[in-house]
Amino acid sequence: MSVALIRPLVVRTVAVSDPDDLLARLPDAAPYAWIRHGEGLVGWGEAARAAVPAGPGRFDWARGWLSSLFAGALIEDEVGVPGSGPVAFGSFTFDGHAPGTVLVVPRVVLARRDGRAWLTTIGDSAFDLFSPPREPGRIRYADGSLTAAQWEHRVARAVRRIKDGMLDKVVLARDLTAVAERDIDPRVLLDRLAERYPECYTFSVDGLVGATPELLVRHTGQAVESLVLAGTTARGGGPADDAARGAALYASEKDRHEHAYAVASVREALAPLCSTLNVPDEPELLVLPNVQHLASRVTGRLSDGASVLDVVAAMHPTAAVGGTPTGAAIGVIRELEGMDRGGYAGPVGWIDSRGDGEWGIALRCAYVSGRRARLFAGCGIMAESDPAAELAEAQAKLRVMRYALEG
Ligand SMILES: C=C(O[C@H]1C=CC=C(C(=O)O)[C@@H]1O)C(=O)O
Repeated sequence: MSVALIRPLVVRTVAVSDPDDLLARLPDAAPYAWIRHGEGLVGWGEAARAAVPAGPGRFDWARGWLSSLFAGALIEDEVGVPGSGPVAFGSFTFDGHAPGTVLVVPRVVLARRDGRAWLTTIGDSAFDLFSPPREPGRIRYADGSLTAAQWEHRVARAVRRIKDGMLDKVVLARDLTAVAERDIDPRVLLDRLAERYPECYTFSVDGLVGATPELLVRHTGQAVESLVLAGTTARGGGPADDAARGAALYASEKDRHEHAYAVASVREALAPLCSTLNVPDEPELLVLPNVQHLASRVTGRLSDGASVLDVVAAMHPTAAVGGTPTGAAIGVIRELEGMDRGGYAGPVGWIDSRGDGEWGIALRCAYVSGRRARLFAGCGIMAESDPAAELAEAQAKLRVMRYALEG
């Protein structure tokens, strides 16, 4: 269930000269990564790994495992910033009852932020053989668990549930299968994602690779920050069309309500943990290369020493990926979606031994294994939702990983 491959962990962090492109330093096809605007952390090798047992106690289990691992570690850290010293990368499944949650402490982590760079190694220094990344070649796609038509039908059923008053909002997702000519090297996908989606968090954790625009929580000391997204429109054909679509999204009652549910769920989760909490009255527009979103940046200060995982546990699942009310939405997702989300729409990110870290919601992502990838995308369904429009929105979201695979 859990393996500390090197115990106790003997950890050393040293300042290094700027490595420039972090992703170019990844030596093999099992990378760990969390990058935005060229800054963040990459890791490789494994000093410790835990397969977190599914169930309602999984966040407690994960916290317990990490604190005993980090408390027993011998740490020499000359940098002393969030992300220095030992770091665990993690991916939690969306559904707490589904298996697949994983925590990994890489043997090597290389990081850069705010003009500083550092290298953390665990155990004796080992020589890492560099295998050059290779293009996956031609990609063929096939339906995932449901065809597009079947999924539209499920959306229509969800709309009926909402109109019947069972719930206010539910996020329904679909998957798509891709098969490549050759094994898919996640580093190729990470490079493309980081280049095209610099505003997003490009991540890789144990085969789950993507570029999510949605920050679940950044925890730095007592400060927390979240970027709540919900409400989407496509990019336009030119600047005028783009601006018109953005304005229409901003004015759309359906999308404003859909967004408000997501913001309310974040406010409710954070309020009991925070001494101060700032939630904007109005959303902003986040314009990405494939879509535009309504976005609200929530900031606060924690009232006690909660770690980033405590905050993640309180927040997941927000109504950006579950729905409102949460319990009813999870029931409808299990009943109508017809697939296991795995880590899609679950928390993904990293935590250090101080409890600082950054976790996103795993969106615009795929599971990669050998020549195969499983891509995911979902949409917030409201009473006013039109199944064909939701399908088109899901296709636009899938474009992120299709681009990562195809270039
Ligand atoms: C569920 C996804 O997006 C969420 C985040 C932003 C906008 C969303 C929407 O407008 O439906 C979704 O709530 C996804 O990308 O798979």
